[in-house]
Amino acid sequence: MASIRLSDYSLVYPMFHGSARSFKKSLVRGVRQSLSASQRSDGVQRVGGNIVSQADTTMVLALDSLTLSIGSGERIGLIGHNGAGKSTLLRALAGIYESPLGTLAIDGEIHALLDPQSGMNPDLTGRENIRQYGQMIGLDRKAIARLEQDVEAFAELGAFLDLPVRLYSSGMAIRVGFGLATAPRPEILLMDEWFMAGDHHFQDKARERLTRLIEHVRILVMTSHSLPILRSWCTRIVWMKSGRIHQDGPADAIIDAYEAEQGQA
Ligand SMILES: Nc1ncnc2c1ncn2[C@@H]1O[C@H](COP(=O)(O)OP(=O)(O)OP(=O)(O)O)[C@@H](O)[C@H]1O
Repeated sequence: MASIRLSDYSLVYPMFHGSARSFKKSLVRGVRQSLSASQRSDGVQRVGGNIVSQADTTMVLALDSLTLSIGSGERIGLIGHNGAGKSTLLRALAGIYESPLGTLAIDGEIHALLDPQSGMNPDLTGRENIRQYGQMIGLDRKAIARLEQDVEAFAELGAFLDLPVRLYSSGMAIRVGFGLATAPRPEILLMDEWFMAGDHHFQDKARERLTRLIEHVRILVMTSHSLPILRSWCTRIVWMKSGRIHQDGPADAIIDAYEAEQGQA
């Protein structure tokens, strides 16, 4: 069974100046001490939003004491205003960022769709990139040939597929990157909202491909500013504010509350 568990998990963006290292140690020591108090005994204080300071050093507390449990069958949408911590949480789950503050336990094979062009070698052709990717994820020759056909049909680049990726427009590179990234069938899928990039025709194809992929995964965690997409794809919404979980519950109820708050603003 796939699962994700976060307990009292926090993440600060490091700034290597001043006393940042000892500041981080203070946060580790005092992670269970509430930062909502105006000032802690070690001098760590919240300046405003998710910005915290100690003496002359200021840092961003991007994730602040998150406790969250996600099980098989759940499709989670992360919502919140810019800077709420959605992308940081996805990157922490993907293992890109690590933090000593609190615990993060993941059971199941993870695949992250974060950047459509990550892992693409611009000096290789699109086709060479596809083959290289197939080898990297351990496919045999037949499976690599199937992957090549699949991505070629999806990307619709014609003769460009045999030219170096550095000659592609950004939309063309996204098509190949997207086709590749959505080929594996992981247990846990993490998805940032870049998948809406590209032209209109591509968006429809991309959504269709993603819908098929999502049907295969046990857990989905995604971010999007598109509430209709979150309503149709997610079973549960985690609404974040300044690095914290503000509300967590069934998709329609939380999105209704979010929309109501936006209407008031
Ligand atoms: N590389 C970084 N270095 C320092 N601070 C960062 C970095 N990346 C993000 N932050 C800060 O961390 C906080 C959370 O950012 P994050 O990108 O996770 O938010 P988000 O909810 O995904 O926002 P958006 O909807 O705009 O993408 C913000 O205050 C942001 O300024």
